[in-house]
Amino acid sequence: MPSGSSLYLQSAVEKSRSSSLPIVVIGAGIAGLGAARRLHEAGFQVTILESRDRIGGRIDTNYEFGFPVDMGASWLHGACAQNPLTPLIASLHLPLYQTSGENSVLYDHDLESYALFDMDGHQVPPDLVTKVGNVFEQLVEEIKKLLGGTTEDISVRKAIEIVLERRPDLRLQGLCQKVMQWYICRLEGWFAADADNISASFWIEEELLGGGHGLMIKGYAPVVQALAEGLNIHLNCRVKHIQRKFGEVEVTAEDNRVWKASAAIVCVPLGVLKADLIKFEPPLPDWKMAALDEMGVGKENKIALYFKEACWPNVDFLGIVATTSYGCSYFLNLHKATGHPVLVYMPAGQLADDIERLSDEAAARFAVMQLKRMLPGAAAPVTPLTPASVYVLSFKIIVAKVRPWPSRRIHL
Ligand SMILES: Cc1cc2nc3c(=O)[nH]c(=O)nc-3n(C[C@H](O)[C@H](O)[C@H](O)COP(=O)(O)OP(=O)(O)OC[C@H]3O[C@@H](n4cnc5c(N)ncnc54)[C@H](O)[C@@H]3O)c2cc1C
Repeated sequence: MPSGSSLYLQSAVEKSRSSSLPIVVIGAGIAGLGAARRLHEAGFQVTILESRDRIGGRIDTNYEFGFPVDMGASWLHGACAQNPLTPLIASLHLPLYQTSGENSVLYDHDLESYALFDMDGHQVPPDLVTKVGNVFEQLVEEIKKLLGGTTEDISVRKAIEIVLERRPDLRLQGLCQKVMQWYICRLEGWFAADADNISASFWIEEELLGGGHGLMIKGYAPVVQALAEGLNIHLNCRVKHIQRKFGEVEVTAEDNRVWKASAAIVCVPLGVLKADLIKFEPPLPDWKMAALDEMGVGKENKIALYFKEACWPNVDFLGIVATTSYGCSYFLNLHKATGHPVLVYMPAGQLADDIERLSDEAAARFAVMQLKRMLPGAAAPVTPLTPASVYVLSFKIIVAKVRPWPSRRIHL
C-alpha cells in the first residue's frame, strides 16, 4: 500500500500534469538540469531559475587555455552501467580516462601512477608508499571494528587516534608517518573537509558504484549542455522566497520577479539551505530541518597551471608528504591523460579555506612553490604567472559528505 508521502507525491504529480502552470526547478547545476530534463521528457512544462550567469554550478569546464580543463567536477566516480550518467556520456562519445579501479586505497587513484616527494625533493620509494597503504587499510579495518555495533559517531581524526592508542604497532615514524599523512590528505580531498570534520561512520559506510574512476578528459561541459538543451532557463535569477498557497507555489527572485508554479523542485547547494538564504512558507518541516542540520559543508578548490612543456614525471598524480595532512600537497597531471602540459593543484578543507583568502596570483604562487618543493628544477619552464597561464577557482560552498558527531565518546 502506498505510504502517505508517496500518495502526496502522486497527487502532486497528477496536479502538475493537469495544471497550466510550469514546474519551477531552482538551480541549474547537474541535479536541477537532470530533474528538469526528466520532467521535460515526461511532458511537463518546466522553468529553471539559476542565480549565476551560467549553468552547471559546481561543474565548470574552463577553455581559457584553449582546451577544456574542469575546474569543478572532473571524474565520473563509478564508471559502470548503473551510473545514471553513463548512457548520456556514451551517447555523446565522451572518452573517459581511468585513473583507478574500484578498490583503490587512495580513493580516486591507483598506486601505480603516482610520485610522492618529501619537502626536500627526494622521491619516496614506491614500495614504502605501498607498505604504508597496507597499514592504512589495517587502520580502516580497526576503525570498522571500533564503530561496529554502535550508533554513536566520532570524527575520522578521533577514530584514528583511538585506534592508534589501541594498536601502537600501527603508529608510524619518520617518512612512513609523513606518507600516512598524505593518505589522510587524500581522504580529506575526497570528502572536501578536514579529518576532524568527517564522520567516521559515514566514511566506513560509504558505498560507491563499481567501475572505478574515470576522468572526463573532454570536460563535463558537453554533459551539462546536453541536459540543458531546449529547456527554458532564466539566468541571473536568485530565488529568495518560496511560498505554497492554494495548491500552487509562488517563487520570488531577489529582484522581486515572481513565478507561479504547480510545484517547485529545489536543487540549490546544501550550504545555501543551511545559511537560510531561501525563505520557505510554510517553513520546511522539522524532519527536513533535522536532516539539513545533520550534514556539513566543506571546501575544495582547484588551481590549474599551464606550462610550456611537461617537466615532471609521467604519472597521474604528484604529491608532497609532510608531518601533517595540512602540509601535504596533491597535483593531478593532465599531461598524462590529455597531452596538455597542465597540473591541477587541489587543496581541500582548511587549506582550501586559507588559500581562498589569497589573491589569485598569490594562490598560484603558492601552488608553484609546492611544485618547486617536489621538483626544484621544474620552475624554469613555468610560463610567467599571467592570467593566461593560471586559472584559479574557488567554490565557496560545496557539499561534503560530512555528518556532525555527538560530543559523547565511544565507550571502549
Ligand atoms: C573543485 C570540485 C571538484 C569536484 N570534483 C568532482 C568529481 O570529480 N566528480 C564528482 O562526481 N563530483 C565532484 N565534485 C562535486 C560535484 O561537482 C557536485 O556534487 C555537483 O556538481 C553538485 O551538483 P548540484 O546540482 O547538486 O549543485 P550545484 O552544482 O552547486 O548547483 C546548484 C545551482 O544552484 C544555484 N543556486 C544557488 N542558490 C540559488 C538561488 N537562491 N536561486 C537560484 N539558483 C541558486 C547555483 O548557482 C548552482 O548553479 C566536485 C566539486 C568541486 C567543488
